[in-house]
Amino acid sequence: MISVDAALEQLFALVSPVSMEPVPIAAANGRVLAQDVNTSRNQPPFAASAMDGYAVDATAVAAGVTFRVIGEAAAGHRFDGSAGPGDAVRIFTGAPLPDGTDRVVIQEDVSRDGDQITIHEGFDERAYVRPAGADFTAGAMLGAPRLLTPSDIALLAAMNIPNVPVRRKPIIAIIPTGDELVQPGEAPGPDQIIASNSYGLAALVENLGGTARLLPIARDTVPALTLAFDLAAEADLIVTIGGASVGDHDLVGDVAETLGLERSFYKIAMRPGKPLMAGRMRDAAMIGLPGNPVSAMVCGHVFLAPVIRKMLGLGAAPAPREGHTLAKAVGPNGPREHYMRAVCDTSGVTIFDRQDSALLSVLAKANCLAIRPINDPARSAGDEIDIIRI
Ligand SMILES: Nc1nc2c(c(=O)[nH]1)N[C@H]1C(S)=C(S)[C@@H](COP(=O)(O)OP(=O)(O)OC[C@H]3O[C@@H](n4cnc5c(N)ncnc54)[C@H](O)[C@@H]3O)O[C@H]1N2
Ligand code: MOO
Repeated sequence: MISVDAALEQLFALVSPVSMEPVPIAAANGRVLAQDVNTSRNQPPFAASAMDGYAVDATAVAAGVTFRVIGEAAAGHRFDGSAGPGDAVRIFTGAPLPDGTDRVVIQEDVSRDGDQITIHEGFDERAYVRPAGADFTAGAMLGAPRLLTPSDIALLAAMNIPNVPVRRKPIIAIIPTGDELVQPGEAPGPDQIIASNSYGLAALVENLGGTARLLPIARDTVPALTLAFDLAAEADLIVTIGGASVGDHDLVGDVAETLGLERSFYKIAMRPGKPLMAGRMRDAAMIGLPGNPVSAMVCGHVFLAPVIRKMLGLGAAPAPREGHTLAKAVGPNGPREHYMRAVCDTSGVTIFDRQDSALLSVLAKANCLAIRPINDPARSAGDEIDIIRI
């Protein structure tokens, strides 16, 4: 058995960042920027009004002063002329500031009579002008790698980047295995259950920015598993679920090796997740997850997520940990690093009493995994503990 850290290092060695592709900006949210992008624009491209009001020469502004309104500037429609001393231009938010003006008196601070405006006592002193290039100037850059957020998308659009260079989505084939499984919606036989973690893992893959290719359930036979691996041929990463342990029907490792798996490791000092295996297989990386629903999902967070992030060019780093305090005491840990289902809130970390790796209802209540080091002694409320958010 190897440690979780050693397993992660070996997993990182199995994958490389996938290639780049340009996507329309409308499809770039959640994708990973693969190359620095630069803008050739200034934003705003001109000094612009920040309010609705009157553009004037700042030096002439004082309470009781009167200006003559000589025209209008609206967003998208500049005032063509030039304002002289005593002139004001009616202006709206986003309009270019007319020549001869350098501040805006908001309309709440003037009285208007025909083409005359008079500034009130106690008027707002602010200039309400956004200088040219106040947001960004030509040459400004958004640096890669970067997981693009809605804010980034708005910035890229303002920079006039219609097509964004991103990493293509890695294709992750997911192969559920087991004679006992049927798909959700099917009628299970008396000894059957519904395939669940395959759907959970597919959802996790999609959340991480991959494309999940959920393959049909492979029965516990050599031909069925061989066919499943053939169906996964185009994938960047093949993930099997179940059949990884030592039972007579646990055939995944044997079949994968017959088909060319070069195994990196098998079994890790982790709970849940002990019978994890991984290697290179044909042109893809392969990860064999344990079948227990929670084991597979925990391995998804601890191993699959960092591996997919590396494939997306986001670097090779473990799932980020946060230090918190325990809200409730826990007993000692055994010889495997334990990733315990827990809730982290303002009162601290509360680890659930029931930790069996078959309990999806407990996993669904958890918002984090609390990590117990190997042979960690019993801990009291108030002690420090690391968590991974899930
Ligand atoms: N004698 C030993 N037995 C077991 C050991 C061991 O070391 N010695 N390890 C245990 C541990 S730890 C785990 S974890 C499981 C993993 O076994 P497998 O990876 O071979 O998984 P299966 O036997 O195929 O399934 C286990 C369990 O999970 C259910 N399952 C499988 N796939 C799905 C799915 N897609 N959706 C929902 N549920 C699924 C399956 O029905 C079983 O109940 O082995 C222990 N045994
Ligand atoms: O370690 Mo297994 O992965 O107990 O569920």
